[in-house]
Amino acid sequence: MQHLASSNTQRHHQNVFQVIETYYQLTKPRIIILLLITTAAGMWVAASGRIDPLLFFATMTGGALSAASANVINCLYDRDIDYVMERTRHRPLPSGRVQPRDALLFAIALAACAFTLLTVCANLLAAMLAMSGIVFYVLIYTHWLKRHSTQNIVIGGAAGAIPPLVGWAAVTGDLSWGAWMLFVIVFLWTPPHFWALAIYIRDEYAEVDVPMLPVIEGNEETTKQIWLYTLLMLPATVLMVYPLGVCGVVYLGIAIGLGWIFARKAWELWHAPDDRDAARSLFKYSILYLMLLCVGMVVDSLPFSHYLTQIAADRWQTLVGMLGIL
Ligand code: HEM
Ligand SMILES: CC(C)=CCC/C(C)=C/CC/C(C)=C/COP(=O)(O)OP(=O)(O)O
Repeated sequence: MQHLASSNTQRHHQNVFQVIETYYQLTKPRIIILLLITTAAGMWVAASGRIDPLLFFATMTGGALSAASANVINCLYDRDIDYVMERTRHRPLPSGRVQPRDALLFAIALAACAFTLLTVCANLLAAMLAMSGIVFYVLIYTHWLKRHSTQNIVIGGAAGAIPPLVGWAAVTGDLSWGAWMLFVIVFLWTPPHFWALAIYIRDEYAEVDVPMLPVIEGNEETTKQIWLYTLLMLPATVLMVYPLGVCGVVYLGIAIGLGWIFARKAWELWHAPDDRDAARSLFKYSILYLMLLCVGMVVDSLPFSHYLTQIAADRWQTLVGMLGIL
């Protein structure tokens, strides 16, 4: 009898773990990681490298809960097309591992916890921005644009550019130029990021009648627009340094180095629009690029980087002075 009881207990624990894992997967956790990295970049740049640990932890947790809520509602809304596409059919809702009603209750609970945590530990602006990200992603992107416009991910992509605003607002209580520069960088990064993937899985979106740009306009037009957005995004990553002075020489070096590789990949894809390997390479690199760019911002916000920037600025002033004399 004792053996039977212990094996029942073991089975119960396994079931509990499986349920937790299933609801964890429902939140699309790997996407949330990069959303949080952009949130952290907003916090470190806004705080010039000096962040209260409790505020940092609370903002990261609130950001994760709000993005999780948004992703769960997105999966709830898209379960019909997710059931058809090979890439998404094994997700918790289309596979039947989670019921729609339970997913909705889970999303509401996540959003309520996020709002409460951000309001209490950060401020109301950060909490309202997080909620606006959920509303924009669910209503503007998932419900309205995704199934009706080839510009769905451009306009809807604004939702994904809100997390750095949440981080900045949590630290300063407002949204200055630096916050909006981060928003613009992620906003302009999104089309190259996603359209490279959309080229790679174009047939899946065609099968479910989602009008992604490669499905409607073809790969040539899509890769041209990827190149154009890349040409807009790369200067924006440098503008954060001058004249706003938001980031310094460490960030500038990283931005130019990483940007060169991004530009080369986007250029190669534009000249080989049907090369699925080139499309997949740009998609994968776009994630690494944004991750490392944000790490560069954090490193640049540290006191040591301020010291290097000051030396570089002094040398620059001396050089300008000498040229003025000549
Ligand atoms: C409307 C805008 C966006 C669209 C349509 C989009 C679309 C996608 C899709 C379809 C995938 C593949 C996911 C999968 O197959 O499970 C993906 C992967 C990913 N996206 Fe985006 N994305 C967008 C914006 C963003 C933003 C703003 C971020 C973060 C700042 C981001 C970070 C990621 C990451 C990290 C992955 C890789 C996840 C993995 O490895 O499973 N995406 N994206
Ligand atoms: C502040 C805040 C909460 C902001 C929300 C940020 C957020 C959750 C952005 C998600 C962007 C994204 C990965 C969209 C893909 O949706 P999709 O439906 O095209 O992807 P799928 O087909 O893989 O489901």
